[in-house]
Amino acid sequence: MTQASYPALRLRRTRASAWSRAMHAENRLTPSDLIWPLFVTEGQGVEEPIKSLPGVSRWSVDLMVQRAREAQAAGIPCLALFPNTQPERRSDDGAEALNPDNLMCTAIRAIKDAVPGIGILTDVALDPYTAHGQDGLLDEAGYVVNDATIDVLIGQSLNQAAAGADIIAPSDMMDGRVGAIREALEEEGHANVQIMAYAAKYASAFYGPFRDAVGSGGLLKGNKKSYQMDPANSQEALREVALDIAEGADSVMVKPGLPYLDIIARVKDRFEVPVFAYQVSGEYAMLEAAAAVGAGDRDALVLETLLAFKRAGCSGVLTYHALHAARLLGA
Ligand SMILES: NCC(=O)CCC(=O)O
Ligand SMILES: [Mg+2]
Repeated sequence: MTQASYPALRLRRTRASAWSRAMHAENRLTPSDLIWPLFVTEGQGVEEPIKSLPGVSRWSVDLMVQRAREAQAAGIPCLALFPNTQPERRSDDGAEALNPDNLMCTAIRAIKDAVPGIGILTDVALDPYTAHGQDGLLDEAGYVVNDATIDVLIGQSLNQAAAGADIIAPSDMMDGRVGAIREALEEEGHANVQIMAYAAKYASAFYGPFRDAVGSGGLLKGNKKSYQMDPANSQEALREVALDIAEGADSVMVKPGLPYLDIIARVKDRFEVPVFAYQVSGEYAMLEAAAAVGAGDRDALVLETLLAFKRAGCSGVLTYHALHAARLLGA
């Protein structure tokens, strides 16, 4: 097909009015694209602001239920929960992850009870529960051991599913954990519990505020490069995604978000599965810092970055801006 050329073809023609721009928009962001990560803490009526994440707080379970109601009213389909486990409940083996009355399970039950129509995604990894802040069990040399960690992750997943989790989201990056968790969920009667695999999770410098939020930042020695991916790699991300799909993941995640849009686009191009992005804490903090010094309009920055994920091929985005963005979109 030969294209007309200027002046018959003027691409500015369809951009000339708001109605026409709306009609020609190729991608759209809606509240149903947003998953809201929330941090749960112990106590009653407790709100703890997180310094490195301005505008984000940890909430006790009773207040978390109110957040769930607000999310539902704004059209957000799903919450992602993370616990701030008290230091005295942390241990080298992360056993608190298996406690049916831990903070996560208590929050899941309370939200499911009060707001049954909202989805709950739960993080599976041991870093919020270990005394050393790593995502798995360590050997004497301090290496995160793969297979023994998976045994604990299976228990953690079943614990969360029994409490009412709808989507199990393993973020640990152990090899083979998706298949092992899927098999255990089937055996224990949780056939409809989904798995969203953190399939391509990079060893990123953008996770700092999250570690403050779950209380593992000060504990973590070293780094997570022996299990999370090298930011230099993209071919390897496709292999990670292929494996997680083969093992039974219902959807896959790329994390962080904005610096890895190329990975999202490649994954979506290659595989016929829903792809989600995690716009992580450091990205949130970066946007807030820019807005705070007047380097950009906050609302516009938020909506533009979230729309970029849709353009790259995402079904949805985990973002700390979820409630704000959903309200902007609904307004
Ligand atoms: N497993 C969840 C995360 O590591 C979140 C990271 C972030 O928001 O920085
Ligand atoms: Mg993997």
